[in-house]
Amino acid sequence: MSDERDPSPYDALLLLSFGGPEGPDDVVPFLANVTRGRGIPEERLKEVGQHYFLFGGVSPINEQNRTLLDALREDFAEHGLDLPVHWGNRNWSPYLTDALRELTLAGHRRIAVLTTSAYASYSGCRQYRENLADSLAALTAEGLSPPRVDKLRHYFNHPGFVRPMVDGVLKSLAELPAEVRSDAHLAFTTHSIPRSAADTSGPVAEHGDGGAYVRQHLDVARLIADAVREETGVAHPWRLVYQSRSGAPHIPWLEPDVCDHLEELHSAGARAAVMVPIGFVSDHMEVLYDLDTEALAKAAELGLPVRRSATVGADPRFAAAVRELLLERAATERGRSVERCALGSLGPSHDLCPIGCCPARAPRPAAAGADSPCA
Ligand SMILES: CC1=C(CCC(=O)O)c2cc3nc(cc4[nH]c(cc5[nH]c(cc1n2)c(C)c5CCC(=O)O)c(CCC(=O)O)c4C)C(CCC(=O)O)=C3C
Ligand SMILES: [Fe+2]
Repeated sequence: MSDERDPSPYDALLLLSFGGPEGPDDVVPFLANVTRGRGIPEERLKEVGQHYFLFGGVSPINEQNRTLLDALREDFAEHGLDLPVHWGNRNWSPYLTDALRELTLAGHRRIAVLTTSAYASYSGCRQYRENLADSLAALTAEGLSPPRVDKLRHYFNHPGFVRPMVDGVLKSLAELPAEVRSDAHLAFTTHSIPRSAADTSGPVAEHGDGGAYVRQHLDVARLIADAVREETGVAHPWRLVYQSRSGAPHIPWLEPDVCDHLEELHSAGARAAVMVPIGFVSDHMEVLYDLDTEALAKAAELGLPVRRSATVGADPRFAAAVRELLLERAATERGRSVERCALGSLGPSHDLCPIGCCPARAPRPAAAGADSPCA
C-alpha cells in the first residue's frame, strides 16, 4: 500500500465533540452534563438554557458533526483511504463511552481521535483527553480491553482550517455596503476562558502571557488578515476579541468582549466590521446566539454595519486536512519522517501533549499525552 493511503497502525478515526441538545427536553440534562462538578451558578445555566430555547431547544452542533462525518467519509473514499469514521461526544448522545465500546466490541485496537477544537486549552484539549481516559476506564471496568487512543495534533494553523476562513472573510467583506467596505475592521473572535487557564495553556515554559491559547489565535488572526490584504489590497485593522464568558464576575477572563469591542469601534468612528469566529469549527450555539443574535443586535443598535463570517464546518478542504493529519500521524507512528503542514510562525503543534500541559484545577487522569499510562 502506498504511504499516502496507509492508515496503519490506526484502524479507525473517532470524531470527538462537545455534543448539544436536540429538543427542548434535552436542554436541562445537557447543561447538567456540561457543568457537572464545576459550580456554574444556576442563574447562568438558566440564561444559557434560554439561548437554546430560542432555537427550539436544538443546538446545530450535532447536525453539523453529522455533515462533517459525511464529508470525511466522502474524502476518505475518494482518496482510497479505507478507514471507518465514528463519532462520540463529551456531553450528549452519541456519548464517547458508547462510541468507544462499539469500536472495542468490533475489534478495533488503535484509534486516531480528532476533536472539534483546533487550539490548546483545558476546555479544548486536556478536558477531551480526560474524557477519553474516563471512557477507557469505564470500559475496562466493564471487563473489556479497550483500544489505544491517539489525539491528532492541534490544527489551528493548518491551511485546510485557515484558508476556508479567509474565503469567508472575503465573502463577508463583499456583503458589506460598498462605501464602507474598505474601512471595515476585522474582529477575530474566540471563546473567552479564565486568564489563569489561558496562561497555563500549551507547554507552559514556551509561551508568555495568555499562553498558547492566545498566541495560537493571534497567529491565525494575523494569517487571515495578511491573506485578506493580499487578496483585496486593503490592510484592514484587526483585533482578537472574546465571547461567551461565564463564571463569577470577580475572576478575570480574557477580554475585551466582542460586544464591548463593537461599541468601542463605533465610538472611535469605525464604519463597519466583520466578526471572524476563528475559535470555532462550526456554527454551533456560541456562534448562532452570542454572535448572530446578541452581537448583531448590538451592531444594529449602534447602526454599525457588521457581518459574521463562516466557520469551516464541513468544507472539503477541512476534510482533506483531517485526512492529512491522520496519515501524517500514522506515518510518524510507523517511524517515517513526514512533512507536517503548518502556516504562520508557530510551526506544527506537538503530537503528544507534554506533561502538565493545560492543567486542570484538580489533577485527573488524561489519555493520549506524555503523562498518560501506555501513551
Ligand atoms: C474554549 C472553549 C470552547 C472552544 C473549544 C471547543 O469547541 O471545545 C468551547 C466550546 C463550546 N462550549 C459549548 C457550550 C458550553 N460551554 C460552557 C462553559 C464553558 N466553555 C468554556 C470554554 C470553551 N467552550 C469554558 C471555560 C466554560 C466555563 C467552564 C466550563 O463549564 O467548562 C457551557 C456552560 C454554560 C456557560 O457557562 O456558558 C456551555 C453550555 C459548546 C456547545 C455549543 C452548542 O451547544 O451548540 C461548545 C462547542
Ligand atoms: Fe464552552
